[in-house]
Amino acid sequence: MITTDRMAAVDANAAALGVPRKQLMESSGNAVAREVRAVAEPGATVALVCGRGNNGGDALVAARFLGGYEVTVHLLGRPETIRTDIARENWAALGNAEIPRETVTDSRDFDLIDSDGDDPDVVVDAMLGSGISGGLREPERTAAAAINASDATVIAVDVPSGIDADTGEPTGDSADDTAAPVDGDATTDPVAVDADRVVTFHDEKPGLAGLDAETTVADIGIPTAAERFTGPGDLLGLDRDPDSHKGDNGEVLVVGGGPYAGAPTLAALAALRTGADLVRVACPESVASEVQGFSPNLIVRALPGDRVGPSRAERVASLAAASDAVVLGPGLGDGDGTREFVREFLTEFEGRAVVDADALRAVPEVDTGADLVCTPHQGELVDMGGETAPDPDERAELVREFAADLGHALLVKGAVDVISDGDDVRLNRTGNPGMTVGGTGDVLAGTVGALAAATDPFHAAAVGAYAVGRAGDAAADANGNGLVATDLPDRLPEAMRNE
Ligand SMILES: NC(=O)C1=CN([C@@H]2O[C@H](COP(=O)(O)OP(=O)(O)OC[C@H]3O[C@@H](n4cnc5c(N)ncnc54)[C@H](O)[C@@H]3O)[C@@H](O)[C@H]2O)[C@H](O)CC1
Ligand SMILES: [K+]
Repeated sequence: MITTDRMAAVDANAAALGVPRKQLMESSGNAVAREVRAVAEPGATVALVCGRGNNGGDALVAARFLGGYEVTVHLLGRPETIRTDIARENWAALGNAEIPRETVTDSRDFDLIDSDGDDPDVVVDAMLGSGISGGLREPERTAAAAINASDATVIAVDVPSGIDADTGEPTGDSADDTAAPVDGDATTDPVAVDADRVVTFHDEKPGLAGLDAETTVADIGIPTAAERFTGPGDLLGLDRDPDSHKGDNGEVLVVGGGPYAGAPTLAALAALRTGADLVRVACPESVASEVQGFSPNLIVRALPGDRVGPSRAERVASLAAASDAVVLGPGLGDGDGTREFVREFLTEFEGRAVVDADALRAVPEVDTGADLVCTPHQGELVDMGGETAPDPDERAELVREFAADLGHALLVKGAVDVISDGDDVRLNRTGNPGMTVGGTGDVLAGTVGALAAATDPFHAAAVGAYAVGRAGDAAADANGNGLVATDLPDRLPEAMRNE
């Protein structure tokens, strides 16, 4: 089962692996044509009703695979307004191949009936797929009414036009659709195409099972690696709302420092460069001015003493309550009561936190209502009670099982990072051996912290690993194995661009 957003991510990851969308469209169109062949003999009349996006493009390809059928392609709108290059190229190919095609610019001209006054045997609904927003507009609305009124067998491409593939519900809200029923009566205003069959791609969609239509899932050649490995597609959907205000895009609290001042600072700077609006650092007063001295962009909250001990749990809890995500551990050390502090804090905390470094060992020891991402390297994983293995697939399964046991997401760092929430697993291949230098883990924790303020912990961990590895690869291009952790934060914005 795959959601529309995840499908878009996987699609972009496939392109990055060298399988571009036009190639996928060719497979999609082929699969649609196979479905037509399954319901009608050669010689049958087939009307392909195409929108101007890639859903329409799939049917433009299908028309080429339907030699022996009486095919008519109806494009809803002017060819110049076809929205993607790949769909436009397939439209042009039909013209060159003299496959009958017509354009519908006025909904009143839309007609499925042939010159003998007959309905086609098959209608392919390729008006709108995963790119739909809101209820059907014209001319799609009139076309949907005509499709629903015809006697043809209706095959929907990907999802019936007008239906949300994630929910199975019509995309229009009932207010502007006057709650019209989805049926074959042309006199009612249609909210969606009423399909007999659906050919969807790559995997089941959550909203299709509840429809009264037979669904086929076509393998369109998206490699498993596009789902298994992080890629640029994982960066999609993180755009911020243009109307957002200060604080809407994440307030992060970094809790660390004591024996070290650099580690919490690196985490905090990385969180800012990942896009958090406000980053506070709660650290012992012994290092507070040093941390502040590194950057005026940081808000430093000094805690009495030179270590964060259990007596600070209450103060940190109140700072954490005002934050969207906490990064717990960088530079905290493992003595003088810090472990007790972590245990006390996590026992009460119910928000989101990234737990790193010395704070990790406490996680299996506490019963917490918090939603955590733990970021151990393999040694720390073993210290937490987890297991590792040389074979990446075996390691991935061990990480998944341990995440399920813990009830928290894990990001286990290595040459290939393994990320799991106990259910899904992702592997991350970005990064390089130059990143074994001290401090890169702090950068990762801060990055994941900022992302966890905006998206779910598993996704935050996967994107964080990908982006920091990419920033590290750019830093290695510039500095080779002489790269240092401070090279990374400023490279994060570029690393997070989805291209
Ligand atoms: N890996 C894959 O997922 C593949 C999917 N394919 C097919 O591509 C479509 C999605 O294509 P996309 O271009 O993103 O969107 P649509 O064709 O669904 O819509 C495009 C267009 O329609 C306009 N629009 C939006 N809402 C409405 C509305 N309510 N009424 C009228 N018009 C509307 C808007 O302008 C959009 O830009 C997917 O479903 C698959 O069929 C690939 O071919 C193969 C890989
Ligand atoms: K469709």
